[in-house]
Amino acid sequence: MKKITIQGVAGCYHDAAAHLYFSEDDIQTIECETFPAMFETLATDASLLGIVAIENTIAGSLLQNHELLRQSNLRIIGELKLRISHVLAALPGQSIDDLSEVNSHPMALMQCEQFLRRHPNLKIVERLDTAGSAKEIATDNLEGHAAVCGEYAASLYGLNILEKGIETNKRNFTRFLIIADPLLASEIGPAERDIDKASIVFTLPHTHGALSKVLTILSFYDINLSKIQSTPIVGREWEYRFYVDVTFDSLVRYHQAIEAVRPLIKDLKILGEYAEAKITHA
Ligand SMILES: O=C(O)C(=O)C[C@]1(C(=O)O)C=C[C@@H](O)C=C1
Repeated sequence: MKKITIQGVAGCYHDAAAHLYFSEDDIQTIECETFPAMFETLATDASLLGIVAIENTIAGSLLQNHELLRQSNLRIIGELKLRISHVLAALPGQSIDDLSEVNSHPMALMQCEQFLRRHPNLKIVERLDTAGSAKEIATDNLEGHAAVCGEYAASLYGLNILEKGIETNKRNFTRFLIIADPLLASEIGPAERDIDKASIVFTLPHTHGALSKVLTILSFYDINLSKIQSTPIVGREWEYRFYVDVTFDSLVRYHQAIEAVRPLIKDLKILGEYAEAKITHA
């Protein structure tokens, strides 16, 4: 039985992602209230796996999770891309005109910004997760509240769906990373022949063209840059860390590229080498 830490309660998108990624396995989810709590839980037990949202196609990157991952000792062993479709759900018998407040995870609220702007009477109040908001409304019988959550969460907690597909754009996808302690990662992580993607993080000296030189070397080795995200380095104003995802056909060329850029970069950390998700789950 695999134990997977998730952020959120049953019916949240992390729960769905865990069951999809490990669809062939017998799994038990360990629910954590926040992302930092999830990383703390993972640090206490090396036999646990984790699944963590890293970016969304509407709301952008979860910057906090980039930093939590870098500061942890964990490795990425895989990824999952999931279509996210939100509903507005409330207690049975309530209509949209009865509502005064909407609750959800901040990322979910951001993904529904246009819908929420069309309903200015709804006070936006952030909660820990989407399904948790639905659960709270049901358990505490919160009239006047609606949750932004998945259709499954609404039915799980007995809420009525007032509107479906309220995300700003139908092309709403979240990418999740599957993370594990290094020892466990080496046991159950991808076989070398399946590795075609890596996530790395580094800093650069403040010199002319420093980033451009790194990118040129990656391109010379036929390494495709699939994502670049910078985050501020706390305490060193206007200096940044670069989180880079790369994809490649040859693991040997990737290793050569890493060795070639090493002298040009500082504080290099390889967050994980894994198989790119080839499909996006609906
Ligand atoms: O609240 C949830 O249901 C979550 O799983 C969190 C989360 C996120 O962290 O981005 C997961 C996927 C969606 O992008 C919306 C919310």
